[in-house]
Amino acid sequence: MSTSDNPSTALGEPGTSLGEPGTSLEGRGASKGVIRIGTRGSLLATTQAQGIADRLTANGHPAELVIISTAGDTSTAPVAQIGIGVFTTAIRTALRDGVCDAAIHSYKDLPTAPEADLKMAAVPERVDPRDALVSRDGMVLGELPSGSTIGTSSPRRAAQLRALGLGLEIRPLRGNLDSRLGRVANGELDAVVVARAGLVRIGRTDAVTEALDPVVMLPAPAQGALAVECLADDAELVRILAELDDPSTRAAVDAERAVLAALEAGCTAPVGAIAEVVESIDSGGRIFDELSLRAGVAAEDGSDVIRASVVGPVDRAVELGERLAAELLELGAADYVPGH
Ligand SMILES: NCc1[nH]cc(CCC(=O)O)c1CC(=O)O
Repeated sequence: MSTSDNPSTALGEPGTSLGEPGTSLEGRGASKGVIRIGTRGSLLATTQAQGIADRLTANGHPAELVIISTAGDTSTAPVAQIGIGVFTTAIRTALRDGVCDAAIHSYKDLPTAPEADLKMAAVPERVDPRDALVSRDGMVLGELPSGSTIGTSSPRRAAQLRALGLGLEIRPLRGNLDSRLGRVANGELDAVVVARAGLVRIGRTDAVTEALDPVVMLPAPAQGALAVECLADDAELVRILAELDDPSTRAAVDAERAVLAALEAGCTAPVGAIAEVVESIDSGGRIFDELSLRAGVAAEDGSDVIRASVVGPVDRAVELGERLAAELLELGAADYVPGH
């Protein structure tokens, strides 16, 4: 980042020292240089981060990417074994160490615990939150013969697939999106389930055999959404990044993650949730927005799925999520959430 390159002729003269109006934080682009955006280095991560950088640049705030390697990139162990924040902790550390100015995460990878020194400056409009089936012979889920192998290392996806009772064989699957698709293309697996949003972002929507309806497969809380963070005390950057915020997406994600937090479950728990802003109409014929939230918890062996839903005010997103989690717990959800 280049700092001010004002000629030094005025140095030492009264009233021209640093901190003079106009040389401080007025416009990071002008005074502090390019906004450095920390991101993982996968094709998916760099594509989505570049999209954010491009939008900031178009808004008059030049931005560039800084690639950060995370535990999830250096280890091939199942995510559930590496621990909490496998894809996000290293990026947050880079932010705190001043290696980057802002951080972009796939929102669903973020732990639910709040971080007081960090600000969720923007939640941009999200893409399709549904999971996608990618199958070898173009067969949709209901057509796959009993005994078909399906790759996923997500307990949430595995539990919901087992609950369908189709006799599908679940196989572990990790690695970047391309290598996951490759396992189907090379015949190793009959199908895989991945986030549709990831395929959309890397331009591989063509690979999707079926977008799984949430009635069949509840997506992970915050799936398909991005989290744009910076240091809470960087007021100027908070304001710049806020231009990218989509309030409807933020409300939906807040509600979904409130379910997860209230169940004291992490991103590897068999918990799904999806919220959307929907139009409603009151008795006087006035149209207004409401938040519709569905969530569920599945037994790992697929023997049971507990689901519930709620509709309420958009500005009560967290409360709605907490209420729905309480309902799920009343229905016995605690049995299926590890550590609960
Ligand atoms: N945990 C890995 C991860 N984090 C975000 C996405 C997909 C993109 C998104 O949901 O925003 C993926 C891959 C997947 O679930 O298939």
